[in-house]
Amino acid sequence: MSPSPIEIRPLSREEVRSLDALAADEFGLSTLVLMENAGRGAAAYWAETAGDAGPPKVLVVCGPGNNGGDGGVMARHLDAWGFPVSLAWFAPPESIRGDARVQWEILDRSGIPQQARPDAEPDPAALDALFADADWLVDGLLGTGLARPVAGAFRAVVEAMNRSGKPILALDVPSGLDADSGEPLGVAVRARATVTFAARKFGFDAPGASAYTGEIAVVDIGLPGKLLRRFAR
Ligand SMILES: NC(=O)C1=CN([C@@H]2O[C@H](COP(=O)(O)OP(=O)(O)OC[C@H]3O[C@@H](n4cnc5c(N)ncnc54)[C@H](O)[C@@H]3O)[C@@H](O)[C@H]2O)[C@@H](O)CC1
Ligand SMILES: [K+]
Repeated sequence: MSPSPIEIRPLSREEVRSLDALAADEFGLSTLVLMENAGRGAAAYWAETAGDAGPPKVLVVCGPGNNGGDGGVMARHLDAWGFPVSLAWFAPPESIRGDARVQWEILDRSGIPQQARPDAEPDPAALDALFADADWLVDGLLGTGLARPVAGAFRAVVEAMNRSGKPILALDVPSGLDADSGEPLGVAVRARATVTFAARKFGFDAPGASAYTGEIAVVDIGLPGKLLRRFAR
């Protein structure tokens, strides 16, 4: 019997970001623990649904924040489970900080292939070649930290991911999708599926959002029942 956590209603971007902060400040839960639960949950969901025709090659696309960190955790678990996985961090190495930096270091010491692609104006053909070599893409570029329309390098990356024709698993929120309105901010990843952490986001139920989210799975990141009950349906 697999236990199911207390059902939380869909949350706003601010509510879900406050959940993470409360878990740390009020309950003393390390954000690294939450990140580990998120990334491992995403890996387990994907491994159960991914193609069974031999282990597909996975490229995890990471941004500089905790969404990227989730991608790093997922990559480590997929590697340990025998999947060929590599990562591309679309940020200057020095901008990868905090929990995401921790994941970068662990991956580096684990010999998992990863590269930093800090180009402010990435060459579209180079992005096409990078994505053509993978069977699946994981979108760990932007999550609830999205705070402005996607432009510049991130826009080029999102557009290249979408035109690659590869199935995409989005982590938490498809990059570029506003978690409250369910509308793309400039441009957004069109995912085959979205693994979202702790709770669905308001915007996922907006008309048209499913073109970006694809199938939605909620992953329990280990928040205490007392905190979950404040947001129960
Ligand atoms: N905080 C926590 O305890 C947890 C957070 N989690 C993950 O953390 C994510 C939120 O992480 P962050 O707050 O670090 O932010 P993100 O990782 O979503 O975004 C990274 C950074 O991108 C920048 N940014 C915002 N809009 C941009 C744009 N349009 N173009 C370029 N850069 C832009 C911001 O500086 C932001 O900090 C969640 O979506 C989830 O995936 C999970 O690990 C669960 C636990
Ligand atoms: K994402």
